[in-house]
Amino acid sequence: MERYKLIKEVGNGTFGSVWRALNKQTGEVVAIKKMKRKYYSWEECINLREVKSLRKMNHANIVKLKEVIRENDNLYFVFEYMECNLYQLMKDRGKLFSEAEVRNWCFQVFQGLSYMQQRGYFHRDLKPENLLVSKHIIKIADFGLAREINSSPPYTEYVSTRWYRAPEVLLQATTYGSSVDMWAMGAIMAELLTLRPLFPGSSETDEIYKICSVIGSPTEIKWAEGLKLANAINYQFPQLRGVPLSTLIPSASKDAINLITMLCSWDPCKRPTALEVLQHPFFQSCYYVPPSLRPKAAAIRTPPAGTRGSLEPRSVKRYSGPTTTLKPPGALSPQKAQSISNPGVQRKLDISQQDATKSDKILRNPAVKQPRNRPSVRNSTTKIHTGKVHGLADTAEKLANMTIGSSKQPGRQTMHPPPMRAGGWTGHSDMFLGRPQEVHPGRTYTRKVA
Ligand SMILES: Nc1ncnc2c1ncn2[C@@H]1O[C@H](COP(=O)(O)OP(=O)(O)OP(=O)(O)O)[C@@H](O)[C@H]1O
Repeated sequence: MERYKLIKEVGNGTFGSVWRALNKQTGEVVAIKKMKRKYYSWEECINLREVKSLRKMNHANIVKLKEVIRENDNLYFVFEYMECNLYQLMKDRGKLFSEAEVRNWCFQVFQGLSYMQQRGYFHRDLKPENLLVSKHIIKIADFGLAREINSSPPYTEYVSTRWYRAPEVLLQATTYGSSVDMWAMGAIMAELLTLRPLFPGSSETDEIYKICSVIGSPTEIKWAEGLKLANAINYQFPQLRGVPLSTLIPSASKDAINLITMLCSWDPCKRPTALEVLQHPFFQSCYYVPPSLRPKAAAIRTPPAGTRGSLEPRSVKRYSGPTTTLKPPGALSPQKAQSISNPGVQRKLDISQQDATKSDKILRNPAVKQPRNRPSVRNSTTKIHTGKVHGLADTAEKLANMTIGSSKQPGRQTMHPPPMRAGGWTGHSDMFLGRPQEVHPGRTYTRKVA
């Protein structure tokens, strides 16, 4: 760790604190996540999901794990540095994002997810805080909960952030899949369009209530399996009709509403895969523009962080405390400390890129023409343990520098819809339900409360 100079803490999550740091040898700015618990052997570290899953990922929209260091029984992950997370962007935003901006971000995230899904992984804890943004590029981070799709259920130790948690997980299904990420993306997309969480449940029960109040309670036809799950835990759905999403997200286009509706389907089988989403009409206008061909005025600007929006409910609180589960505590799989070996010895993990580069295609809307000069990441292999980034990372960087444009408004600045009325969250489900314990705009949202 002496090769790095820690500059500033930029995040503090359940499992670790994240620091902006400088690689003293190369001058590169990186993010270093120091895990909260101790690791007494190297074997313990390499079995971590974050290591196992991230080392296999090499995609422009997945945050790059550069190095893993164990020193004095502390474990550090060295990541590429990203400027901010999506939640920070929303929090500091005074007016709505344009749909083009939302489309741009979501298109990239779905590409990352599609890449993951094709490699047999799903994330399980997608939320705005785990989507990191630098300039026009957005990347999926925090693979602490990532799962292999064909790993054996039951997934008893499941945790994730409540507001983005899929109903099957809320109902304690022990078998679920990458469609939980699709649910989360529906909620995130809606939040990006309104700057308000779509399902801000204050407890797990309230979370289901909020979902029912927005998309309507499930029926035998909509989700027979869900009714069985509810039955199994003696849960009775409230009987609510829901509201048209277009009234909750008045600024959204029909395509956006249609996509969110599909993503937030009760039945996980009815949610599209990431690859299917990329082919949805909402993304029809998305295409890659290599930097050399990019018209300046068409670039979609990532809004600057730092200026607090006058319309933001000041009391909105988003907690980053421990994530929760309905499971009894006994169901949690305890992490066992293993034998102590080589304490104090710094070790690094070779991040092999070979798995990731075998078929490293960027997934895109097939209806869209692909630029001929898109760099290929095939057959490139690198080891990053020295801190030097060779061929593959260069290519990844080139990919990362690509932007996604909207063909609808070439050469024009993006237009912003009128700002939301102050305090006038027209579409909040609580407005319709008026339940006493529910949270209204301007009141405190409790995020991730156990
Ligand atoms: N590569 C990065 N570059 C910049 N900031 C980062 C990076 N990785 C993480 N962060 C910041 O640190 C925060 C926490 O990181 P992360 O989600 O990985 O930690 P965690 O302990 O797993 O958190 P959680 O409670 O969400 O599980 C992120 O929301 C983000 O703001």
